[in-house]
Amino acid sequence: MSLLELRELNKHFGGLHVTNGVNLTLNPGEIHCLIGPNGAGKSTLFRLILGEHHPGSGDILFAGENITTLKSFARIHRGLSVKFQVPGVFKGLSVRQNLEIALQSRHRGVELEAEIGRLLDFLGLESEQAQTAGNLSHGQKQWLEIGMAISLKPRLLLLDEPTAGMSPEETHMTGEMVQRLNADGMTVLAIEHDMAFVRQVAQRVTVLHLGQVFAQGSIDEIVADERVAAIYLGQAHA
Ligand SMILES: Nc1ncnc2c1ncn2[C@@H]1O[C@H](COP(=O)(O)OP(=O)(O)OP(=O)(O)O)[C@@H](O)[C@H]1O
Repeated sequence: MSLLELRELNKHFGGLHVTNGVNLTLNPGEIHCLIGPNGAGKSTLFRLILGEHHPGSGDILFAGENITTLKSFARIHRGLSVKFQVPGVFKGLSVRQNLEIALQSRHRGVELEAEIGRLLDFLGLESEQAQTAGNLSHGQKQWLEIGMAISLKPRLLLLDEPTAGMSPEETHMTGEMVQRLNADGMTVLAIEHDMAFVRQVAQRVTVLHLGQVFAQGSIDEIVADERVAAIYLGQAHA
């Protein structure tokens, strides 16, 4: 069974048809990248999956259950998690306190401490744990937010441009984090413009264009597709 299935999903804002009959299936355990030109409707698709927007028509299935009308919190409860583009960390609080906030709905006491330790280690932020989040580097802020997004061990992690503004080294380290999460069983759907990252992690790639699935395949198939090059890859950070 697929973990996520979008069926004929449509969303329009007034006269603007932003999501136009999208069909997309994610297999459990895959890393799937969503690419496409600016304004193609990628972030809108994430907001539909999370339940921040509701589709005009179409269905969203998660682990076989139709979640189209569920509120966001109910989707999160079922194992969905999203890291949006703009870092949403609490800048005035320490790294440790940020992780504590993300974890405290499910963990207390010794268990909470152990989970914070596990995340600090995973993120490579142990020596920054007392640091105010606002003082972290851009890359570290993104990692802290990934840590918050994975704190409750979601089954599906959605990442909206996780490497935006990162150096090539930071981008590569982010790719390694995603691969480690995936090795532990997490399914990942990532919106990315950075083709080095896509090449590093993606098992399958979907190209979105004008709110529609324009192409799908392995990274090599997508790069070799002249139609994709014409609408997008010329502009991407290849
Ligand atoms: N709440 C909204 N109200 C009206 N229009 C919107 C809204 N959200 C998005 N749009 C429009 O929908 C289109 C798709 O936007 P979206 O952010 O989903 O694209 P994107 O593929 O994520 O682009 P980018 O790569 O630049 O992040 C854009 O034209 C945008 O202006």
